[in-house]
Amino acid sequence: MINRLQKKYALSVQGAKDLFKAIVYSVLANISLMLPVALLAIVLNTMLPMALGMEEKVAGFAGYTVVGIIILVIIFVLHYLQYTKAYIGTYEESERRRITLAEKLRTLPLGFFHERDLADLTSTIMGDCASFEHAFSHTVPQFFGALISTSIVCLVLLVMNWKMGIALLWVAPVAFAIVLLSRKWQELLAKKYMTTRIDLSEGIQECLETVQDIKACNQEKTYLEKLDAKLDAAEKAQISSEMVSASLLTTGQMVLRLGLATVIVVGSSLILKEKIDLFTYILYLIAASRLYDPLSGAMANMAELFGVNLQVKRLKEIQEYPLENGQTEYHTKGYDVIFDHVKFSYETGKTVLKDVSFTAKQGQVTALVGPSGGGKSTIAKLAAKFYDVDGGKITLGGADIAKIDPVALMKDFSIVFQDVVLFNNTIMENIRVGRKGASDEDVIAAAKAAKCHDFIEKLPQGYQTVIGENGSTLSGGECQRLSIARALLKDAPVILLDEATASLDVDSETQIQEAISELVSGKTVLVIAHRMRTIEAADQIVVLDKGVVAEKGNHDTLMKKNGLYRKLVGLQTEAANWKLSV
Ligand SMILES: Nc1ncnc2c1ncn2[C@@H]1O[C@H](COP(=O)(O)OP(=O)(O)OP(=O)(O)O)[C@@H](O)[C@H]1O
Repeated sequence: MINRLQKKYALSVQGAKDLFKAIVYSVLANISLMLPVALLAIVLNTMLPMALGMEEKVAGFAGYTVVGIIILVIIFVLHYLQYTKAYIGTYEESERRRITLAEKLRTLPLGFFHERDLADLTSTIMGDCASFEHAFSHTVPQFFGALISTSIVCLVLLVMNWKMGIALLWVAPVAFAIVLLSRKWQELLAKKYMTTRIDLSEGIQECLETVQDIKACNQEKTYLEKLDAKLDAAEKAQISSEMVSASLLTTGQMVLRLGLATVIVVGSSLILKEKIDLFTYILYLIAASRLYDPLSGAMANMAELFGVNLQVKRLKEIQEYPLENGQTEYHTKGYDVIFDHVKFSYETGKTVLKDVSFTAKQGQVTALVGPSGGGKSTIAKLAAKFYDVDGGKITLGGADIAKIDPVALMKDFSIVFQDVVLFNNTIMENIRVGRKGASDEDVIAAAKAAKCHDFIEKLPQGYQTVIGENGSTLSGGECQRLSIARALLKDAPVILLDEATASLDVDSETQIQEAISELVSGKTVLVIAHRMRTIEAADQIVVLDKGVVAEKGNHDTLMKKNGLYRKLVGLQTEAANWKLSV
């Protein structure tokens, strides 16, 4: 049972155990609510002869009072236990779920993030987890509790008197059938609502991220109109989903109430025929007044339960996504990076690298050049195993990186990407990301080597300045220098520089290149640069065009070849002499 709950709702073992206990306590708490009914029936049965003048005095009221108090205590204790298991258990499970989800996301391959968009993921992590909290504390235990306890009570009532039992209970399957048969419809509407909600989150996120460009292009009105349309679509989808659920629920609940009428009609006829006594009749009347409430509640919970199934499916997609794993311990002979007939595509059918082979030797600088979209950045990402190759292999010091754990592999790579990522933290901590546990002195030394020390010193809090989300308070060049400082601090044997000096002015670029020259000595360096002059001195230049290696060699040999490289150099020289004519 615990195993089934765990699988059905993607719970931890402890979470499934807590849910099971919450359901059991919910069943007991619901059954305990029938105890006052039974007591009331017994008391009425005792009082009726007195009321009808058949007996003068009835004894035992003190005893009934004591039993009543005991019943109240039982009800209180069972409800307390149900409450603590359902609520505390749920919130503890929620904490575990969020931690495991974060852990999983940390270890997922980049391919996963490529398949899912950010708004969708945020919605799963924040929205779905919050919905689970509500569902597992307010709905799931109560639903199963009501269903099981009512079934037990129904069985007892049917055994006691099947005619009265059917008069009381025929409404339950009809009412539930109304809600259950429309399940697919409700799920469809819930899914539509979720899709429009994700679309809306994407729109808001995009709007916030691109607000600068939207304003610059004078597109606020058009953009807000589009956002309004998304808002309307989400609102409409929510209203129709709620309307359908509410109407079906109300119909079901109305059908349930018909049961009281049939109990009265059937009961009266059976009494007249003297087939049942007054006590049985009263008992079923009281049962009718008590029994339909938990059933009504269970029906109201069903819509949320359908939604939970949908969210569990989304959560499982993350939890069950296959992890990249491999050896955490591996041995290399030096640090040559070899691409051996590598094929790769981000999306099936759209090949980005067709057949790429080259060797980036340790102690040498290998530059990747070529027209935009040729696959240069992709090569850098594959070298660091951000994605798995589709064909061929990549080796580091002779070891096939496909067999190495990506996290372990990362210790051998220092990377400076085109898109710098900085955290909303102090400059000191942003650089320290390069090497956890590095001393402040080491951080400052790296910052000096990356020519950031001077601008950092001028900031009001120096190295303790918090730089805002993704370094929003710094210039592009300053951000890039911080990321170079980070790479310098890491000091790994393989260095990937993807447009590392793209945001720098010529003066800073020259200074940084001096720093990089120090960093790279004795290491395997793979550099991507659009400015040809920055890679002229590279030991090897690999020219990429449309996913294949078009040419290989150093600057002089490639210039003599009169091929694509020479053409690119020529184009850049022309561009450098280009002037704005007015
Ligand atoms: N995450 C991604 N998902 C899908 N396609 C991608 C992704 N990243 C890159 N591509 C595609 O792969 C191809 C190669 O891109 P890549 O960034 O490697 O080229 P590049 O040579 O570095 O280009 P540039 O010089 O403009 O930076 C391009 O067609 C690009 O559209």
